[in-house]
Parts: sequence; C-alpha cells; structure tokens
Amino acid sequence: MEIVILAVVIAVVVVGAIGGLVVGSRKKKQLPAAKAPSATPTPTAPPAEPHVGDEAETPRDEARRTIEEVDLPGADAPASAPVATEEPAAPPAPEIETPEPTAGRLVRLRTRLSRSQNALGKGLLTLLSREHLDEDTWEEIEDTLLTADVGVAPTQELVERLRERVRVLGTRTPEDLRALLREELLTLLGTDLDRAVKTESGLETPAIVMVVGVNGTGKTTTTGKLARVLVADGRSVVLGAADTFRAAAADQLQTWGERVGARTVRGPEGGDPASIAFDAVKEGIAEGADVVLIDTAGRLHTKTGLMDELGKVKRVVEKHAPLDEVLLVLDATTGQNGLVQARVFAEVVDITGIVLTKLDGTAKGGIVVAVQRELGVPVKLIGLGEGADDLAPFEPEAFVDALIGD
Ligand SMILES: Nc1nc2c(ncn2[C@@H]2O[C@H](COP(=O)(O)OP(=O)(O)OP(=O)(O)O)[C@@H](O)[C@H]2O)c(=O)[nH]1
Repeated sequence: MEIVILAVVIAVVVVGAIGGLVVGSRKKKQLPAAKAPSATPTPTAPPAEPHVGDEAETPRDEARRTIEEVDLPGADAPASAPVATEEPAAPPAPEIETPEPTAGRLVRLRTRLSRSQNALGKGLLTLLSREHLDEDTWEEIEDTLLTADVGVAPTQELVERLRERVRVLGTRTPEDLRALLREELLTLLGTDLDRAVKTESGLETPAIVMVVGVNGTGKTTTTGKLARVLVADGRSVVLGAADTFRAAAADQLQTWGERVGARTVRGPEGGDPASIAFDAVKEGIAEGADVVLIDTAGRLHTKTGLMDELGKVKRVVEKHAPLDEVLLVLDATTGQNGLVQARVFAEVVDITGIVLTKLDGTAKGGIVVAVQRELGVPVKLIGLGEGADDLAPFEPEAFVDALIGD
C-alpha cells in the first residue's frame, strides 16, 4: 500500500513538472511580440504593456496620406473621389501700362483748357474788336483779366502795353489784335524760363523730387501722374509715400506706381514722414533708379508745424543726396487762396517749380501769371483732368493759343 501511495505522489510530481515546463516555454515565446520599451523612457510614461487588440493597430510603416491629399474642413469632395492637387491661384500681376508720351500733351488737352478759359481769351478778343476802344472798354478788359485771377500788377502792365501798341500801330484787324494779345500774354507768362522738371541729378544717386502742397489740391494724384510722365520719358522711378496724414494716400500712390511698374516705399499709418522719405531715397539708390518722387503731407494748421515737418524731410533726405526739385501743387480753382498757400510754403521751403491742378475746371487760368509773379518760380506742369495722363508740361505758347484760338 505504501508503495502505491509513493508511486502516485511521484506521478503527480512528474506531471506537475512537465506542465510547468510547457507554460514557461509559452510565456517566453510571447515576449518578442510585446511592445519594446521606449528607448528613452520618461519617468511619467512607463513602457506600455501589450494588451488585447494590439495586433489591430495600424503598423507604423503603413502608407499614409500626404497633407495635399487630406480633405480640408469644408471641402465637400467625396472621400472616394480623386483628390485634385490644384495650386492656389496667385493674385494677378498688375498690368503695367504705357503712359502717353509727354510731348504735345498740352496740345492734345487744349480743348479742356479752351472750354474753361473762354471767358478770358475770347472775352478779351471780343472787347478788343469793338469799334471804339474807349476808356470803358479798357476798363472792361482790365476787369476780365482781374476776374481770371491774373492779378492787379500784371493786369495793369498788360493793359498799358496793349493800349500803347494799339495806339501807335493804329491796327484794328482781328488777326492783328489777336497777334498783339498773344504776344503780350506770352510776355506776361515768360517764354524763356526753364520749365523742365529737374530729374537729372548729375550724380551717381537718383534725382530727388519732393512734392508739397495743401491736402486736397491734387498732390498725391499729381505725384502719381508725374511718375507716369517720367516713365513715359524713359526714366525709372521710386515713389515715397511720406504723406502719412491721410490714411488712404499711401494706397493711392502705390496704385499709381504699380500701374507703371514703380515701387512705392511706405511706412505705418501716422508714421514719421522723414523716415519714409529717407527709406525711399535709400531704395532708389539701391535700385539704381533715375528719380525718387516724395509725396508729403501739407497740413497748414500752423506754419511752424509745416516748417518742422518739411524741414525735417529735406534734412533727412539730404543725408543721401541733395534735393533737385521741390514742386508746389496748387489747386487753380481756389484762386486767391492758392496764392496765400503759395506764400506760406515758399517761406517754409525753397520752391523750385509750381504745378497748377484742375485748370480744366476753372475760368481763372490767369492764376498761372499771378502765382509765378508771387513766387518768382515757373509753372512747370498743369493738371487738366482726372485721367492718368491729364498732366501736361506747361508750354506758354500752347497755353495762350488754347486761350485765344489760333
Ligand atoms: N478735374 C481735375 N481733378 C483733379 C486734377 N488733379 C487732381 N484732381 C482731383 O482732385 C482730387 C484730390 O486729389 P488728391 O490727389 O487726392 O489730393 P491730395 O492733395 O493728394 O490730397 P491728400 O492726399 O489728402 O494730400 C481727386 O479727386 C483728383 O482726381 C486735375 O487736374 N483736374
């Protein structure tokens, strides 16, 4: 009996040992399938133990969709549809225009001038053609000139000379009278003044033109139109948007520039005009541009404020190169007010040329004479409309012919 019990115990021990061996070898076989612990384990993230469903995980080397293939939120293409890989549309490049040539612009635009200046030219001719040129008629001639803003002193000079010549020559035919009037008006305007906008610096650096004037006179528009005049004449231009007073002025100037392929340097709204002007000239030098045009703000609230601002722009710009031209923009429709503005600006900065805008909208073309007298500098350009090429070099002969017909 004892032998039987001993045999049963041995058998149980043997069976238990074999079972233990089998279980142990199974466990060892499972180890390679377990997730390998991270190479750089962190104290807060112990290696994950393998668990049920691990095999269903997407293998790491499975092909993945690229960013281009992933539908963006809002895209309504069905998932199964082929994914379009279209490039986003680039903004259209601004079309570069070819401005009209400057030669003969005034002749082309003369109808605008004659329309608005009829009262002056035709009025004078009608009066001069009267049978008797008596005292009253000469007074009417004087009034016509004064109404057209020619100014008192130039009016008196003109009437005196005309009276004398008519008396001495005894001439009264319409052709002769027109010729006399033409000569005298040309004498008033001056035919030997240098009216070219100075855009050759004569140095390695670009010519620098500063445009000044009261806001609203057409200063920014004129700067843009002048860029076109220069481009039409084969010059390369950089624009400086130093009028930081009116928020939209820089945008407006930039649009003008883009139309003719000229870069515009601008700064933050309300920024320092002098630093923008400085940067514009720097850019002009870097680009090897022929001309840098600087649009400034013209606030007339105090003369000292204006003086400080324009003076600073000038000083800062001249760290690079001297200013070649300071153009004063005046609105011809403001008449005597324009003369007051001219006086203030002339005290603040050395004006070298005048631009008279909106001559298409006033019968007061005599302001050309008056403002030249006032400042002692020539009218170089005139604005004859809102169109891009409606800025013309001022030519006294074409101007007078438009006034009195030829
Ligand atoms: N009819 C006519 N309108 C003009 C002429 N020149 C400019 N203008 C118009 O005058 C208005 C004022 O012109 P701007 O260039 O904005 O005036 P601005 O002096 O620059 O004004 P700020 O930008 O505020 O300094 C615009 O509507 C222009 O189109 C011109 O010769 N004839």
